[in-house]
Amino acid sequence: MILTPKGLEALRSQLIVSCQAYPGEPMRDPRTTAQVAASAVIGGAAAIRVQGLADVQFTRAAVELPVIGLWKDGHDGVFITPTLRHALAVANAGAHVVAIDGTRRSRPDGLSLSETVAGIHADSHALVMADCGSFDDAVAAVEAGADLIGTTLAGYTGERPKTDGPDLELLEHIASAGLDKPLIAEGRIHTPAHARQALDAGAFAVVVGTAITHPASITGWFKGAMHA
Ligand SMILES: CC(=O)N[C@H](C=O)[C@@H](O)[C@H](O)[C@H](O)COP(=O)(O)O
Repeated sequence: MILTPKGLEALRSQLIVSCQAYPGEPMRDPRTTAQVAASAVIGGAAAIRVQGLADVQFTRAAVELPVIGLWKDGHDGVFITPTLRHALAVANAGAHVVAIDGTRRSRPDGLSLSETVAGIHADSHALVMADCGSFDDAVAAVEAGADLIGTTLAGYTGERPKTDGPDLELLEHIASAGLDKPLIAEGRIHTPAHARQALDAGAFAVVVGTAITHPASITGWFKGAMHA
């Protein structure tokens, strides 16, 4: 199945679940990622987001929904699918959508965002999700040809405060600009009410990660509330 820009319509107002475990964690195994993804599908996820080439491959085999893939390399600066090489590897692993750093920062391979997007479109069938950190990033990413705009990096690049919960102000700002690409709310959507608020702020679809698929964090939230 090739996902086209038109096909994205199936994701309108839907929940996308990000399934990620971090290096060294007990669940950091692509088979586990795929099992968690399949479980999210039972709950009603309309698409799945996963990190790592093997995770993309295993998840593609386990679910029939669109898979958004990324490759995190490093922790600082541009680390979400930072280069065209990373992006094409994610596409070749089977991702329908490749999520890449969609900020205005310089990229390790020296390519611009528009050159990166063009390179992905030229050499794969994948759509491109630009993980943005600000309104200006979102505008630039649309101009660069990205197929979806995500607020993934809001609060992580210094341009926006790290809000408790989703950055609703940013979502409203981008949504009201009428940028004509699906706006994906992502980042710190920790409750069903947050997800609803993100849709009400104008998001086309909502990605939830930690609050559904990261037991260590969720356990910590409960424990913290009990001992506050
Ligand atoms: C900033 C960054 O590295 N975000 C990553 C991007 O894939 C993931 O670590 C997040 O879990 C994902 O964006 C979903 O967000 P949340 O887990 O807050 O629902």
